[in-house]
Amino acid sequence: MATLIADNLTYSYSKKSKPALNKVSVQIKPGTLTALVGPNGAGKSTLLKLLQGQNNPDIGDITIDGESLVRTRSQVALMPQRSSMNWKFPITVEKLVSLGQIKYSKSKNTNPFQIKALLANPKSWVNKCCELEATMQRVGISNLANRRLDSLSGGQQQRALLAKTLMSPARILLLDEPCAALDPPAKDDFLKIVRKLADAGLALFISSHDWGSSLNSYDQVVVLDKTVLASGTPNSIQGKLDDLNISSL
Ligand SMILES: Nc1ncnc2c1ncn2[C@@H]1O[C@H](COP(=O)(O)OP(=O)(O)OP(=O)(O)O)[C@@H](O)[C@H]1O
Repeated sequence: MATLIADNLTYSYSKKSKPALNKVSVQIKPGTLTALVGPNGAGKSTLLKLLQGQNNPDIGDITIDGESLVRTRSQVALMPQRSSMNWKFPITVEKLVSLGQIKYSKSKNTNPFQIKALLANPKSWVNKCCELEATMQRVGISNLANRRLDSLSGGQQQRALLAKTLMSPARILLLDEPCAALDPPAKDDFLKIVRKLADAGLALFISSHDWGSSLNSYDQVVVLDKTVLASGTPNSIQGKLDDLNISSL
């Protein structure tokens, strides 16, 4: 069922710098939505990169169902921040989503001919019948299939990026600030979609700056500031938030 356990992770970007993460432990279970909150520079993106295997912890272990992440990495997908994408790239939504089938372990290993062939015929690589359409339907963007990326609203871009992530076989999804700069209705729509994905058995770990009532949309909350300051259900966390006095969230 794919439960990810990160145990006692410590990580520094260089030998001279202070650890960006210090003794961080988290559990990500199937069928759950977990929020990862913390101030700017708390290490949220760094933790997501470790959990996806892009960077290795200096100390600590990451396992999925007891197996090292090295052997189970295909079960985890990281959706980057929307702001890291070039939304002016001249392709359609369908083509962007279809690119999610390519395994980007390291960009230097990605075969440019594969990408070209896929962009020429997005459906050609889909193994299961209608998977591309089904995935776009799952996040409510079927009607946008032929739209160019630069014509999308922020909420539509975010759903397109989620659909691309869902094209991988991963069962554990790490989403880096998917609700940043979304207006409240778009944020609500997005949270409803991820809830459905969790109800279908996926494990979602979602970083956020949102400290307000939307935390109640999650099953678990992890409060990070280089180390885990608190974790638990939204209700149990609310009581601790005042004590923590993290004003910059
Ligand atoms: N590539 C890098 N090289 C060196 N230091 C880095 C690098 N990326 C992040 N850091 C540092 O690591 C710390 C944690 O950064 P990180 O981006 O993980 O925090 P964050 O919680 O995601 O922040 P934000 O909410 O502002 O996106 C910060 O002090 C940051 O300056």
